[in-house]
Amino acid sequence: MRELAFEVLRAVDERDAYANLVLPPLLDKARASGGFDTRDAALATELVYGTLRRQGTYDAVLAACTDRPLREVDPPVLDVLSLGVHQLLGTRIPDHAAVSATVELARRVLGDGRAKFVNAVLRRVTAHSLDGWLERVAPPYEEDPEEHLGIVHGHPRWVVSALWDALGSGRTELEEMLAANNERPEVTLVARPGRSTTDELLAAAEDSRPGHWSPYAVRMAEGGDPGALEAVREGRAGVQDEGSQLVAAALADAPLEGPDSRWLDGCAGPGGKAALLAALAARRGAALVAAEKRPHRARLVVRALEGNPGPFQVLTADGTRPAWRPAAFDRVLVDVPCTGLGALRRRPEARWRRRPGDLAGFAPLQRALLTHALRSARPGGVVGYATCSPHPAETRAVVDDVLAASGTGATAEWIDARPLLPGVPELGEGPDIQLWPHRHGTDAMYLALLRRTA
Ligand SMILES: C[S@@+](CC[C@H](N)C(=O)[O-])C[C@H]1O[C@@H](n2cnc3c(N)ncnc32)[C@H](O)[C@@H]1O
Repeated sequence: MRELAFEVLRAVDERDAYANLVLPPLLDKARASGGFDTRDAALATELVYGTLRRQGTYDAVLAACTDRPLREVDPPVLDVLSLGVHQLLGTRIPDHAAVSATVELARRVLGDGRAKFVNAVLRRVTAHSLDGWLERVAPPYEEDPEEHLGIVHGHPRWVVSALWDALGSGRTELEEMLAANNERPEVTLVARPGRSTTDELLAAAEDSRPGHWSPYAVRMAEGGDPGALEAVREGRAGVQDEGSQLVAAALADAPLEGPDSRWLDGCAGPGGKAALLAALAARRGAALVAAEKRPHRARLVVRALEGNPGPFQVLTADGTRPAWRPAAFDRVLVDVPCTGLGALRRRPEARWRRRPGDLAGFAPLQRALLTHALRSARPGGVVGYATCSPHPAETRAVVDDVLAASGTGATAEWIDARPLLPGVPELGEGPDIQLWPHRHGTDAMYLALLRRTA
């Protein structure tokens, strides 16, 4: 299973693969070839995710245990070393077992010479616990708070800084949030209304529990396999974070006068929110148009909407050059491309791949998509602007700019989104809402609701 974890780390490193996409098929293959049980799968997953999340911390430890700069260590050797450090400092695997299993892995995948190097370095790592190393490799908080927290919680310094800006809190809550980014999220199911019920999912998924906030959510027990559930296989239910469910439900429930029969999801791929919106639209006799620019993601939307009981259409279309008439829709969602800083717990390598410039990089597209969303709604219609980033540059600043801009061809006013997430506490001062992993157990989804006025 360590070899499998190594294979995933190499794919992430060499071809910028996503661990959450590469790992599952490898686990399936290992299960199919036998001798690989649920515990092995859980350990392999933990090794991959834990190693990737804490890459910066482990690099700092390794830099202190090698006599050459880390950039001169071959990447495959560094991957084996990081796997070893994670076992030593981030799991309960006894030191001798962690070292010998990692050296054995090194022998198989790197050869005897480099295995000796791995052995020597890992023995140095065993000199201290994680806390002992952090005291040695992280600067004191008082000297450099962001660098300190970055190394202690395994986040790049600029990400600590960006999340701190977004949260606007003191040290304690910031640390709770950074720690939440390092926890594996529970697998949450959505019972698509009219197609499945939470009761059906609760009965089918052993030890599952109702969601915290969304009326459509069921939380699976640790190790539960969504693919084993008939409702999921048939597309009547799906896997979806509660934050995403709340965003779709709030848009669907926003007060609206006049017709309510044409809904648009303008950034639909891969189709999670579109599937929930389409099911909610069907119950109300409305039709959903789901648009997505990238053809392969549009195909995923087609799959996600298959079997939806009401009318829908999937378009491969650029939301900034709409393929539909202006003012054609009563409700519009744009869940825009963003840095994903609010979903770091889901994509363990993402925090190390993003660059500070990305925050500003998405801004023109985000503004254009929101502008066109407003033009696509009829006067009186509702527009939801969502991101899975909590950073003000991608959230409130975009909405404020678009509302203030002249020449957009559409004016709009805020709708208070908070009452549309009933029972959910600590959503912010409104009228928009911000969810947080450490407060709500969801991704850090942002939602602004607007009504087109003219
Ligand atoms: C954050 S994701 C949407 C997630 C989706 N709402 C869900 O819940 O599954 C943003 C999507 O917008 C798409 N996109 C990017 N630029 C676009 C554009 N100009 N027009 C339409 N879609 C675009 C991306 O390909 C991506 O699939």
